[in-house]
This record gives sequence, structure tokens and C-alpha cells, in this order.
Amino acid sequence: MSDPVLATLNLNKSFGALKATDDVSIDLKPGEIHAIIGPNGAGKSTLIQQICGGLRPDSGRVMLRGQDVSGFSTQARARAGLGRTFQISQLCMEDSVLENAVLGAMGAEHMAWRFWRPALKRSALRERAEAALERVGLTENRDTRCANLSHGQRRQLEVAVALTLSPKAFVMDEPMAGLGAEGSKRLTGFLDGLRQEAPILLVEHDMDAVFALADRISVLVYGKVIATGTADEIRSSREVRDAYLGDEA
Ligand SMILES: Nc1ncnc2c1ncn2[C@@H]1O[C@H](COP(=O)(O)OP(=O)(O)OP(=O)(O)O)[C@@H](O)[C@H]1O
Repeated sequence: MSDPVLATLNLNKSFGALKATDDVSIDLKPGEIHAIIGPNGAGKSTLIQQICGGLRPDSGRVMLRGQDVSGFSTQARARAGLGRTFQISQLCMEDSVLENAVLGAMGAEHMAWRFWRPALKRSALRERAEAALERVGLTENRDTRCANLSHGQRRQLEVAVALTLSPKAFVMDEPMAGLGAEGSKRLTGFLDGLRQEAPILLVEHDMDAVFALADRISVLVYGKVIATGTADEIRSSREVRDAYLGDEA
């Protein structure tokens, strides 16, 4: 069995009396999409934030490629190979697609933001940005203002920005949110291919996308993982049906 690229070991996080993360140990293996599902308030975002460094766990560890990154800042985790796309878009709407991708590439080289206009002309950075845009299929839109992209294209650009850092693992928080049926289908196809680049830990409410994509699914309820398994195993679990999916799954 291959070693996990990303893992949490016994993570715990409470807000007052509420246990938002209850002894969570999950992992992400090379080439896989591991989906985290669960009802509203189950603790998915809280878990993701602890993995990415935005929230400090009360106890437990986060491991990235065998390295304990629990004490790392968000930026240090990104530099160590954690690629994140956000529930709320972090793109610069007034800037072009290429400019956004170059900003991402600058992050990979630890460059200060004030150098970003000159950076547009630096060929190595441009090349890194252009390669990422090509990878997500946005080359033809490189001069489009980000504000003029469709919702789905913005999601693709977020992935391109993350790709400029050459991530070893992706963490995605509801990438399908706000997309119509057609957009979700297209993004599902795109993520399907992306897992070869880097495995994806995927928090998603869109069950069609989850069941189409996930190699494994973990179900979080009241901060606790109640089941981990393949789509078929999760669909047929009585406990999961009772706690979350109901009988339509
Ligand atoms: N900063 C905070 N302070 C207090 N309680 C919090 C805080 N952040 C989250 N919570 C609580 O922790 C629990 C888990 O919230 P979280 O947002 O992680 O759930 P979720 O599974 O991501 O929900 P959703 O699917 O609605 O996004 C909820 O009961 C929430 O109210």
C-alpha cells in the first residue's frame, strides 16, 4: 500500500462545549479523490481549515508527505505542497486571467506583491502561469478580465493558480457550489483528470459529483467520521443512510 500524501492524525477541535472535530484521522493516497461529506454543521469546513493552517487544532497532527506540518502557517503549508481552492473565490476580479495566474506563480517563488507588474514580463514566471492556464483549458481566455469569466471558468482559474505552486495534494472546499448542472458536469470531468497531477481531498455537497469522482468517501457527523469506504460501501451503509443520506442514495 502506498504511503498517504496527506493525513490527519487524531485531530480534535472544540468551540466551547461543541466538539466540531472529534478525533478525526483521515488520509489521502496518491492518485485518489477522497470526498468528505456530511450534513450542515458536521465540521467539514472546520476540518479543512485545520488541515490548511487557518485554524489551530486542540490536539492531533497534520502530515504532508510524511512531514509534520501542524506548526506550519498556511503559506508554509502551501509551499510544502498543499494546494487549496476556496469556497469563497480569492481571485482578483479586476485583473486578467494571466495576471491572476502570475500572482500565483509569484507566491511559488516567495516574491513580494509589489513586484508583480515586472513579474508579468519575467519569462520563467509567465511560463509557469501559462502552463497552468493551458492545463486547465484557459489559454484562450488569458487576457479576459476575471470578472468576465463564467462561474465555472473562475473555478478552473482557481485550480490554475493552485497549480502554479506545483501542489502535491489538493484540498477543495465545495468547488461545485454555484455551478449549474452543465458547469458541474464539466468541472467533474476536469477534476477526474486532475487527480493524476495531485490527489484531491474534496468537501462537496453535490452528491452526483461525489459519487462520480470519489475513490473513497468519509462521512462526517457531529465532528466524527462515522464511515469511510467506496461509493458503494457508503451508499449501502445503514448508519450513513440513517445519519445523512436517507433512502434515496
Ligand atoms: N469559530 C467558531 N466558533 C464557534 N462555533 C463554530 C465556529 N466555527 C464553526 N463552528 C461550529 O462548529 C460546527 C461545525 O461547523 P462547520 O462550518 O465546520 O460545518 P460544515 O460541515 O462545514 O457545515 P456546512 O456544510 O454548512 O458548511 C457548527 O456547529 C458550527 O456552528
